[in-house]
Amino acid sequence: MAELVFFSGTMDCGKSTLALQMDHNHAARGRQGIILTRNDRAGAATISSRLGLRANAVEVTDDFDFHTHVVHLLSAGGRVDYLICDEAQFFAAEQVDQLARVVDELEIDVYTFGITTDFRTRLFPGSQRLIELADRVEVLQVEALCWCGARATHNARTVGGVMVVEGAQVVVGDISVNEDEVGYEVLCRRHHRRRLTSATSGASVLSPDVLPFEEQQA
Ligand SMILES: Nc1ncnc2c1ncn2[C@@H]1O[C@H](COP(=O)(O)OP(=O)(O)O)[C@@H](O)[C@H]1O
Ligand SMILES: Cc1cn([C@H]2C[C@H](O)[C@@H](COP(=O)(O)O)O2)c(=O)[nH]c1=O
Repeated sequence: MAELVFFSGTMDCGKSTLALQMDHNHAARGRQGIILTRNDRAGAATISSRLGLRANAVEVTDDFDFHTHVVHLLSAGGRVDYLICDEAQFFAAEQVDQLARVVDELEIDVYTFGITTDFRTRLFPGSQRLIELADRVEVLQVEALCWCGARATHNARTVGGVMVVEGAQVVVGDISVNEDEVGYEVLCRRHHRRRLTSATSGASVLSPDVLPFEEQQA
């Protein structure tokens, strides 16, 4: 039976990498899929992962209808076995309903990938509807880490390294940015609540370099 699956996690936990791996594995077995995304950092109609993988994708816009898109392809004699949908947090709730119709009425697997909550810890509309409708919600096993070493569970928005809590829900961006740019940092809940980022905590990046070391004798 076809499934609607939501692979979720924080930013930078490997969602786009997994999306591209899943496409590769299904395609390698002769299945035909469509990759779709919305507002990828790398630009329109592209899916990109920080590991360097990248592929062309269908760009989902406000008026895009997933069910109509797939029906048109099938009516034109095309074959569709699965959909890979990245940045699904940006989809409208109605678009997630369309994805459920694709699964139930057209018997096509739909694999979606996205972050659940925004920089204010509120669910994105697309993620909320996916949690409500998905057959399965899978939390990615690769743990993104807070600066303190705990598992990162929340996404913070930063300006110059300082966490901000005002602003539009959608601001496309990355985790490693220049000092004065809007960026993101993944944090554990404790540090998200206290608005403590790596910059404002005074912590160095977690690496062996921060461990005690013996001074070299001259
Ligand atoms: N230089 C690197 N070497 C090994 N793994 C890396 C490197 N850069 C990024 N990664 C891995 O890629 C993950 C981010 O993958 P990506 O698919 O872009 O995440 P997401 O889509 O969830 O934001 C990181 O959590 C890390 O595991
Ligand atoms: C927390 C948060 C994130 N975003 C944006 C920033 C990125 O462009 C994407 C997440 O991409 P990733 O592949 O999971 O790293 O979402 C946003 O617009 N608003 C937010 O609150």
